[in-house]
Amino acid sequence: MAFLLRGERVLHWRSDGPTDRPAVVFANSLGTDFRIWDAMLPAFAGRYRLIRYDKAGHGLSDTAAGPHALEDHVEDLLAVLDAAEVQAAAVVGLSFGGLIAQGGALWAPGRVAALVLCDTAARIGSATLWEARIAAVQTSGLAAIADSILERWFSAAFRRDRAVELAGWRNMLVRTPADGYAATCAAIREADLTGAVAAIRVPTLCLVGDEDGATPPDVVRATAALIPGARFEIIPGAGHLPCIEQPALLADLILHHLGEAGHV
Ligand SMILES: O=C(O)CC1=CCC(=O)O1
Repeated sequence: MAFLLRGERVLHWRSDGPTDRPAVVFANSLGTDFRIWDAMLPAFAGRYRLIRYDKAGHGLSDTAAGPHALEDHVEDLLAVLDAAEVQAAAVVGLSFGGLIAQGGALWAPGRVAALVLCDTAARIGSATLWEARIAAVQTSGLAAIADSILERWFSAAFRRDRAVELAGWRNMLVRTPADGYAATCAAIREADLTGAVAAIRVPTLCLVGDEDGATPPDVVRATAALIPGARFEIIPGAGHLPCIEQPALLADLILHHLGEAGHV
């Protein structure tokens, strides 16, 4: 566990695995902290240095005092790499974390060796959707909308059969500070890389759970089609968070991609 300072803001990050191995950094989605990657770590053991962090307004990281746009989140990602003394890493980004990953590849290409874009797109949702989400969180709090979010996060089978885990991940979600959550919704509302991603030049793998209710397969496929050479895969038996529902499958696909990308 480590902390770094961005102005007056604390960012929480962590490095696991040998520091002399190629680095992989994980960027998180809205309403989650870096524990969502826990179940995948054993598959990488000994082969990679794994760097995770809680983005602004989530987990143990502070919320920014003012607006915190996608560009600011990319700067935070680069600050984590600086703190870890890593020049270039493969970036695995989930949902909004996938937008951070795309931004990193576009705006700091020398720092991104390969991309894995999970359950994400060049544009996620619409301004209307994010305005409604911000209003709901500010008026009623996260608990009031948590169940509808969990329906998009997890497959029907997970919600039916894994009630205790579902309750645990719900705790993570509702304990996210409302102001951090709303600020991230505002960043997503403003982020649109649709016209930019054709300039991505690193090996890219796009993945999506077959039951993703937030960025369904067709949405992710459309973004993959915009990125030169990107591969697209559907993960069976997963919603929006395949790192929780299908960690072994997801890890296999990522390891294969990193091998093909020469990030070994
Ligand atoms: O909360 C959701 O609906 C899922 C989601 C959208 C963007 C993100 O990061 O998570």
